Amino acid sequence: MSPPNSTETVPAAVDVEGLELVYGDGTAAVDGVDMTVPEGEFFGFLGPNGAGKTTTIKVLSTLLGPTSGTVHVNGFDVRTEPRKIRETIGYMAQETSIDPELTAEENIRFACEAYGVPRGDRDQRVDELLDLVDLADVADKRAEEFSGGMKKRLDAATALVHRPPLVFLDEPTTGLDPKARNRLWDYFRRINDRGTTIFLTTQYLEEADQLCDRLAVILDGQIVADGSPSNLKRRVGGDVLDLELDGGVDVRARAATIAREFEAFPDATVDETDEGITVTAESVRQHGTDLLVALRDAGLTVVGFNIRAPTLDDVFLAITGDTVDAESTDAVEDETPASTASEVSQ
Ligand SMILES: Nc1ncnc2c1ncn2[C@@H]1O[C@H](COP(=O)(O)OP(=O)(O)OP(=O)(O)O)[C@@H](O)[C@H]1O
Repeated sequence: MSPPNSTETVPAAVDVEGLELVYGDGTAAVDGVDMTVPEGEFFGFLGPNGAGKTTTIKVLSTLLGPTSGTVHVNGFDVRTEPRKIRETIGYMAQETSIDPELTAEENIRFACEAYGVPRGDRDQRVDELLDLVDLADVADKRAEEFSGGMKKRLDAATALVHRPPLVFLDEPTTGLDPKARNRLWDYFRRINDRGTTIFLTTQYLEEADQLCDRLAVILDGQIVADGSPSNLKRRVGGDVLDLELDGGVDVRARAATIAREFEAFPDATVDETDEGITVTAESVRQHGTDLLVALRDAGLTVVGFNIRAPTLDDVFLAITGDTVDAESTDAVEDETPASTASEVSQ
């Protein structure tokens, strides 16, 4: 849900100025972060492993005190009003916090108690949340029987029992197969459409692209870029030509030199890849084939090529000089309940 597009100032759900967090061993995990997330926004916080995402979320959700800087969440100060913040946020951590021995319904009821949802409201709240995350049919089944995707959905439901206006989702779909991930995306969109602000961290750039109104990229504890996904893609500077070459490192290096010196692409960024080279330039659509001819004339064999619009992966590569480490993308978990608890891997 995009915030209202008017000159009216939307109140900030998250407002951070000069945040620093230094751990006891001297690690400066967050090193001068400024950011504002307006109410209603679906905000994505991206960065490679160890960049400082979880640490930032922990400060925002009052689990860690900042070393310096000012932090307001839902208008409350993390230093002086942490309780008010805890009452007005939901937090879905990387590890699910559901109790495997309880049923789906019992887990949500337990969360209602923990968050102090008034007794009279609990039945309705439990039904509403089971519906929201499509677990009403398995309300009486123990969570240990659930697939990874179902557990995550149940965990999301327990984070919402007190109807928080702001929810933190810390890598909520890591390790899930694409189908389970897509399903969770629908719930997150639904939650956001109801007006809930979402602060998401993810290692899946496609997830950020699909869901987020705006993104910030953190690197070594500092924010190095922010904007809407399309805005960030425009900053890559043109379209991308992926070239696959026959040959090894030397061939790729020669091709990269030719592409860098190619007159039609004065603004090109050229990267060597495992298969060949990638050329990013404004005029790549008009003059890409000319480069193919130049490479052939130089005696190199192009075995594949593709011209495409930049993705967030290209943005990430351009900003951080590295790709997001998402080795767990291949983890597969299906959406059907496992027949025994031991078959469920998290
Ligand atoms: N308890 C801790 N004590 C000391 N250093 C820590 C602690 N927790 C995290 N760090 C360090 O702080 C930095 C930021 O870590 P953080 O977990 O916030 O990154 P992240 O972007 O969330 O990464 P990931 O995606 O791997 O969780 C890293 O260098 C990490 O090693």
